[in-house]
Amino acid sequence: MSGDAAERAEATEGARPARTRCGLVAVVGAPNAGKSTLVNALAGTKVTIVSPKPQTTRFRIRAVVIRGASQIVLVDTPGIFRPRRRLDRAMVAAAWGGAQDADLALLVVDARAGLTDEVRAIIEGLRKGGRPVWLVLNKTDLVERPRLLPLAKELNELLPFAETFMVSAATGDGLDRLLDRLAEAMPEGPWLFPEDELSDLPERMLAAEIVREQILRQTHEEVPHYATVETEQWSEREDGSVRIDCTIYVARPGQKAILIGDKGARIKEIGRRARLELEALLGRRVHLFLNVKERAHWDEERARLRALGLEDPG
Ligand SMILES: Nc1nc2c(ncn2[C@@H]2O[C@H](COP(=O)(O)OP(=O)(O)OP(=O)(O)O)[C@@H](O)[C@H]2O)c(=O)[nH]1
Repeated sequence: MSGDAAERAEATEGARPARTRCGLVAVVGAPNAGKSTLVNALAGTKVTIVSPKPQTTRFRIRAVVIRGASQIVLVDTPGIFRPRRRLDRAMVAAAWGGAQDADLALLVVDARAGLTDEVRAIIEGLRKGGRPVWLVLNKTDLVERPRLLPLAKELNELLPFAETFMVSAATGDGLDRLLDRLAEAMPEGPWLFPEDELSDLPERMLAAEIVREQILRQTHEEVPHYATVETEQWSEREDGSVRIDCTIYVARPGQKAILIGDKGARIKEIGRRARLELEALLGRRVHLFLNVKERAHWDEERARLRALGLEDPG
């Protein structure tokens, strides 16, 4: 272990490390490059956030990895590929925007498939972004060593990658070094996700996203743009059901009134439909409690959420 790594390991023991780092890492690559396998291998567990409507967010958070004092938020940018219709093209633009908002992007390339047209197209998109991009040549277990360097060189000629890694997401080869470098590269700042929320983060985010989806469907005024949803509490009940408390934050009293509706009719309907959808997805009974609040310091919060892609840039 290098001195640096030893220091970081020590920093995680006991109290929270003094100088934390946190950043967003967009994982991009052609279909089948091994992005999901890589994310799961980096996270060490299967943390896949099922998003029924990926186009409502610019990012989909796939995993939150803690390495020493760093929190690495791995996101993917849904819908980068195969734009068929105009709407899809708009989504693609947003997806690229997502890659640009991240602190850095990992381009995952299947080393066996090599430089395909799809890879070229993605590199084009990334080049315009101007964000640092690291190359991750994956599936090295399937390729003879001597083929790897020429491929890395060829790709680096198209876009000079800040760093190049050769890994196998399947065997774990090379992943420690990648994680160490990611941890070092994260900007200094507070962790976005407190440690005690991490275990059920996927479910919490799913619940918030489904409630937000219902707000979008059921209000036509300016409310959706200004509303964000957070899952405050997730508690398992003995009978196998789950109680979920979500807070909907709005910017102004007028928006609160619209959301609540006449005698609470609208918020009830939002809650009812969101609950049905959650029950279907989770396969269990759900007690969903919605709370609408105005939030001070709104702009700061919005900036944070927008950075995460949890809110439309409105
Ligand atoms: N041998 C080998 N197979 C791998 C490796 N990484 C991924 N795979 C396999 O490659 C296939 C595609 O992997 P995924 O992780 O689903 O790829 P993806 O990029 O997320 O694919 P999309 O969801 O289609 O974008 C799967 O069958 C994986 O098991 C690797 O390092 N070595």
